[in-house]
Amino acid sequence: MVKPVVKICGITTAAQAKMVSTAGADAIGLVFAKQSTRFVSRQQASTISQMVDNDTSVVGVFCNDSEEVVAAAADFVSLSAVQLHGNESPDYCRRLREKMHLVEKGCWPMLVKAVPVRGVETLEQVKPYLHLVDAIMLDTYHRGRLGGTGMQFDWHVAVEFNRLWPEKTLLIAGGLNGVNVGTLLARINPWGVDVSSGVEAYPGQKSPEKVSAFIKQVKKGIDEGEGQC
Ligand SMILES: O=C(O)c1ccccc1NCC(=O)[C@H](O)[C@H](O)COP(=O)(O)O
Repeated sequence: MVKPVVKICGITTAAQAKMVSTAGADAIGLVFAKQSTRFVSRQQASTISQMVDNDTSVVGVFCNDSEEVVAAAADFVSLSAVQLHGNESPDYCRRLREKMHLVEKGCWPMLVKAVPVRGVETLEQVKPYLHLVDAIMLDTYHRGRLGGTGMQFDWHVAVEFNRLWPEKTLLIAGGLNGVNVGTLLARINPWGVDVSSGVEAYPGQKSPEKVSAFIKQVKKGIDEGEGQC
C-alpha cells in the first residue's frame, strides 16, 4: 500500500513549523484567510517558512482573494503550493496557474482546490476542477466556517470520489486525528491527509505529542511500503 503524505495546517509560529517539520510532516499549511484564528500575515509566513526542512512543502491557504493577491503572497513567502479554500471558480484556477510562480519544495500538489462536502451531490461541483488543479481536497462543510472546523464529513463521499476518478489525486481533511486517521487510511487510502484541530493542544497551539502520534499513525509501516514521494 502506498503511504499518504501529511500536511499539518494552521501553523502560526516559527517554533511550531520547526517542530512539525522535524516530526516528519511532508507539508505545513499557512492560513492567509483573515477570518481564521490561525491567520498569519505575509511577513509572519515568510519567517515561518524558513524554519522547515528542504523537503517540507510550504502551502498557502487562501479564501476568495484575487489572483494578484495570491500570486504576490506566493512570491513574497516563496510558497511551494497553494490551497484554495473559498468559492474560487474553475476559471479563477486557470488564471491563477498562469500568474503565480511556486518554488518546488517537497511533494505536496502545487495547486489544490478544497471542496466542502455536503453529501455525494458535492461531487458534481468537483468535476469542472478536475483537469485544472493538481489535487482535490475534500473537507467538511460548515455553515459559518470555511475550514479548520475539527469536524468529520461522511467518508462515503470520498469512497465514491475514488470510484469515479481513481487516477485523481485526493486529499482528505476535516476532523482527522491520531485515532480516526487509521480507519480513514484502511477505508479510503487517499494520496494525502490534512489536519489542524486534531493535533492542537488548544485552539491555535499545535501539540508536539499529537503531531507526532498523527504522523506515526499515517506513516506506520512506511519502511516496508512505498511512500508517495
Ligand atoms: O484552519 C483554519 O482556520 C482555516 C480557516 C479558513 C479556511 C481554511 C482553514 N484551514 C484549512 C485547512 O487546510 C485545515 O487543515 C482543514 O480545514 C482541516 O481542519 P481540521 O478539521 O481542523 O483538521
